[in-house]
Amino acid sequence: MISAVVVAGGKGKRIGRDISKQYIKINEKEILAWTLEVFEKSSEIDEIVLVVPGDDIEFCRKAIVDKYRFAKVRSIVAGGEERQYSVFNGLLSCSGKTEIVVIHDGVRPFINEGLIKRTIEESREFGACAAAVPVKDTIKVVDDKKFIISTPDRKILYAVQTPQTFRYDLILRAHREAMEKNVLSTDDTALVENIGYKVKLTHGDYFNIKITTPEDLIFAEAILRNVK
Ligand SMILES: Nc1ccn([C@@H]2O[C@H](COP(=O)(O)OP(=O)(O)OP(=O)(O)O)[C@@H](O)[C@H]2O)c(=O)n1
Ligand SMILES: C[C@](O)(CO)[C@H](O)COP(=O)(O)O
Repeated sequence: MISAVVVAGGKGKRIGRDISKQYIKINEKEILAWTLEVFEKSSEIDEIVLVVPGDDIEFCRKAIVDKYRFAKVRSIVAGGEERQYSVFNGLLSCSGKTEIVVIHDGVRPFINEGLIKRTIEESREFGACAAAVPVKDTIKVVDDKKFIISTPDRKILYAVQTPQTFRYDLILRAHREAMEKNVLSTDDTALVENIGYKVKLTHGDYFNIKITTPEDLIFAEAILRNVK
């Protein structure tokens, strides 16, 4: 069985709006609803575990899950203070039959079914797989006063995205070990790396942006106009 854990338990501070960014509408549909729609339609996905802020559970049930008839959403659970804790809560709520879990940010609405499928196929082979794109800019490593320390070769640099897809037992172990050692990361592949396991990257999509800061809303509208 393949479960999707869609995390939307954040507050969206960097976007500076008075509502959490996952509920901002683009073309009259909430960002979170755009995201869930792709998982609902994907033939690969058997169930969706939706993680939202604890106070929003009833709102999300009515205004998102029931409204758009997302039948695959099996549970809506409360997130934690940090993304990592939200993912962990989602993992604990997956079906007892889950073999593969696809973890995705609720605020990456331009995911597509092909990308979900590709990460699943590679996770079956390698245990852990994440979508990623080659970085387009030259990246600098700097000190705390912003003087450059080094310029890594761009050829070996990738920007990681979600979906990040794992064998269920592996990602659960990685999260449990992180908890035991007080390790905190914004990224699930980092937790798997920390237990000494190799993660495969598969080609992501430059359109698969994470809505993070105000200008991303302008990009999102442009993507919807031109791609969706
Ligand atoms: N405690 C948290 C923090 C984040 N997320 C989710 O993780 C994804 C990526 O996180 P990010 O873009 O950082 O979202 P926020 O934490 O909401 O944003 P900010 O850091 O600007 O407050 C989002 O879908 C967000 O809702 C979550 O489920 N639980
Ligand atoms: C998981 C992630 O989306 C990969 O790009 C990212 O690490 C989330 O991080 P953020 O710090 O919460 O933006």
